[in-house]
Amino acid sequence: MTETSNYQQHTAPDVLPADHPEVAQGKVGILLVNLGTPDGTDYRSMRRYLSQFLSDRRVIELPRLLWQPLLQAVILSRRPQRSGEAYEKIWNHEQNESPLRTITRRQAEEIAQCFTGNEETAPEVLVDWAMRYGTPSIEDRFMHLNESGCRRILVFPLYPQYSAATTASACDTVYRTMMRLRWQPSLRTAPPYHDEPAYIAALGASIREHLAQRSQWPERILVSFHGLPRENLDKGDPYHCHCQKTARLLSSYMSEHLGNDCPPLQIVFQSRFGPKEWLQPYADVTTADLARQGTKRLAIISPGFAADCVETLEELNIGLRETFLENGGEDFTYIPCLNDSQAHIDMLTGLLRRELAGWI
Ligand SMILES: C=CC1=C(C)c2cc3[nH]c(cc4nc(cc5[nH]c(cc1n2)c(C)c5CCC(=O)O)C(CCC(=O)O)=C4C)c(C)c3C=C
Ligand SMILES: [Fe+2]
Ligand SMILES: [Fe+2]
Repeated sequence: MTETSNYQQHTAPDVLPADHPEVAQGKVGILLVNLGTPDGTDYRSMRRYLSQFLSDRRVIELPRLLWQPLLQAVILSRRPQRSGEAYEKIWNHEQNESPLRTITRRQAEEIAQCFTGNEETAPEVLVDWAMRYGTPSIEDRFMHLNESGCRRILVFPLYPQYSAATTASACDTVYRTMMRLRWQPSLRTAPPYHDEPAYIAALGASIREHLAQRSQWPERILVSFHGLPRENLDKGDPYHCHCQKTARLLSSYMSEHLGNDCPPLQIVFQSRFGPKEWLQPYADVTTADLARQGTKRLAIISPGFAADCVETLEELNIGLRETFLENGGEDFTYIPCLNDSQAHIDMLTGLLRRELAGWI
């Protein structure tokens, strides 16, 4: 008897009495989780989204009594309008949703295909996706997997670099959801993958392919990560180290493949929020300085985002481009996120298979 049929034998439901509620079981679930997104660009949708996001104690680590009045009365009176305008510039009007939601759904669909129609994959693997803020929620999709008979669930936060503000917050929500269940599924959460060779290779290949289509090479490549308050690093968050390691490995990969032709790579941090110091060097300051000091051709990649979103499409490809050109730069090129490229789907499927070892 093969291992697969043994497994099925042990997980097949017993013969149930006629009045017993139906029990769905025996499947494995994968839940991909990304950050979140508003349902629309209007003031109310933006306010609802930002209120949920910025009320998360993993994101803003201030005492509730101090933060909530400031958030509700000051920040949420102006920011929804401003952020809504940014989302409007990059909104997917065809499907009336943000690019992050469109791309995350496609990623899940394509990964699901890799796990179906494959005789070797037993038991059945269900792939779903969720957002930490907004919809579809983690609670909703996790419960759906559970009710569909997934007795084993792998949660995969789509954040290559771990931070408490992102990865831990997504996992917290899963654990809170588990607390509501009498019969909990077995749970695994995937580790960060900032230094996985397959991830670095996929990023490196995407840079090479992008630059190969251009007539002239950039003088420099900025490797931009979403920022974090500087004090989070001092409190022990590994995010900064993970970003540095990704950038270092990517730089080595590029030098190995391009030798002396490789433009230098430089790490920067984008998307500052609030008055505190955030991780440095800042993307906007560095870009303006480079342009003023004579850099004419600049490329930028943002490896911390598994999918293009407002932070890349608006802040970098529109906002940072303007900063560069206004300060004397001439050629700015944005290298898209790995999104649902075949290389990305293959890389993610490889990591998922590894994390599912013993389950499939
Ligand atoms: C990839 C890692 C991310 C980290 C780390 C992160 C930390 C972080 N973010 C904010 C505040 C905002 N972020 C916003 C958007 C946003 N952030 C990430 C990822 C990380 N955030 C993504 C993928 C997105 C885009 C979502 C989309 O729908 O496209 C926003 C909303 C947009 C805006 O108003 O500017 C805010 C606000 C903080 C405070 C923080 C760490 C403490
Ligand atoms: Fe963010
Ligand atoms: Fe931003």
